This record gives sequence, structure tokens and C-alpha cells, in this order.
Amino acid sequence: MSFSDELRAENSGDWNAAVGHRFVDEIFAGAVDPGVMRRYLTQDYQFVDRFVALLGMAIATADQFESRIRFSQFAAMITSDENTYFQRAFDALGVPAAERVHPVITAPTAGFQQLMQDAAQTNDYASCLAVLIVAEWLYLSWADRPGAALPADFVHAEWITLHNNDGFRSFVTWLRGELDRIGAASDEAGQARAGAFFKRAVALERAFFDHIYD
Ligand SMILES: Cc1ncc(C[n+]2csc(CCO)c2C)c(N)n1
Repeated sequence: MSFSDELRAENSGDWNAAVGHRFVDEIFAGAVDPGVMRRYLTQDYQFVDRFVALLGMAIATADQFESRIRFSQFAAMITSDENTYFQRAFDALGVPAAERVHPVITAPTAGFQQLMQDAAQTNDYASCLAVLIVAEWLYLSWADRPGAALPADFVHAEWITLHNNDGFRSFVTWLRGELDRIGAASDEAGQARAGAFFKRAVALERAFFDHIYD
């Protein structure tokens, strides 16, 4: 089994709970309650800043130029297209400026911010990769429902297509290959370090979905 498949299998409880979450069924049905969607997106928006910082650390710690280029291109993409989605969705949901910029940070959001900061501060490429890969691969996994119809409302539909388009799919495939390559070249301690970050990330993904319904 590849390193990425091994880590996913070790975390299958939280992984499957997130991928098959009520939120996912509701978003495909175009039926997420507006209050729930608003909580989700305002908290999620607080995630982007540290995520881009962690990408920066992956660029800095990667062991080859080709990997730095891949991450740089991805960083350029998510700081343009996705940012306009959030603004348009906030407009559609009537989210006031203060709540867009400074919402009260919930525990899972704070947990993600800490996790991304901790991963960045390791200066260890495998640990940065482990956190980045969960945020991408788990999202592709829930969004990728071949043949499923898209909801009419753009707030629902675009959140799906941002995470199941071909560019995103090929990036996730590359990321998994990258983690497999680095995992194979790491000693046991290095694999365990990256595995612990992967585990924290999957548990937080599940908690993040759960908490918007509290
Ligand atoms: C809690 C949470 N986890 C993962 C993602 C997915 N994600 C976060 S940043 C990023 C890169 C650009 O889309 C992706 C896919 C999310 N949005 N919210």
C-alpha cells in the first residue's frame, strides 16, 4: 500500500464520516440551510490565510524545483478564483462586512489555524504536505460524485465544482504521489511525524463539518 493510502486507511473512521457527512448530501441537493452555509463559509474563509502561509512553507521546504513550481502555481490559482467565490457567496447570503473579516472564531477553525501553524513551524516538507494533502484530497473525495447533478444555486454548485474540477483532481493526484515519494524516502520517525499531522487534520475536518450544525 502507498504511504498516502496507508494514512487514509489508518484514519478511515473520521475520513468516511467527513466524506459522507450530512453537509455533503445537503450541498448536492442544494438544500444546506442558509444559516448553516453562512456559518460554514465565514469560518472557512478564516482558513485561507494560514493555508496560503503553509503553502509558502511547502514551497520553501520542498526538495526540488519542480515541486516548488507546482505549489506556486496552485497558490496563484487559489488566491484569485476562490477568493471571488467567497465574496459573491457572502453577498448572496447577506453576510455583513464585519462577519466576513472578523467572525468569532470557533474551536475547529482555531484548531485548523494552530495545525497549519504547527506544520509550517516544523520546517519539515513531509509534515507540511501531510496537512495540505488532507485539506485537498478529503475535499476532492466528497465532491467527486460522478454523474451527480449540480444544484441550481451557485453558492452550492460552485463550492462543489471548486473541489471536483479536472485541475483540482490532477493536483490531488500529484500531491498524493509527492507524499508517497517523500514518505518512501523518510525514516520511521519522519513517517510518524507526518502521520500525526495527517491524523490531526482528518479529525479536524470531521469536527468542522459537525460543528456548523451545533
Ligand atoms: C475545513 C476545510 N477543509 C478543507 C478545505 C479545502 N481547501 C481548503 S484550502 C483549499 C485549496 C483551494 O481550494 C482547499 C481545497 C476547506 N475549504 N475547508
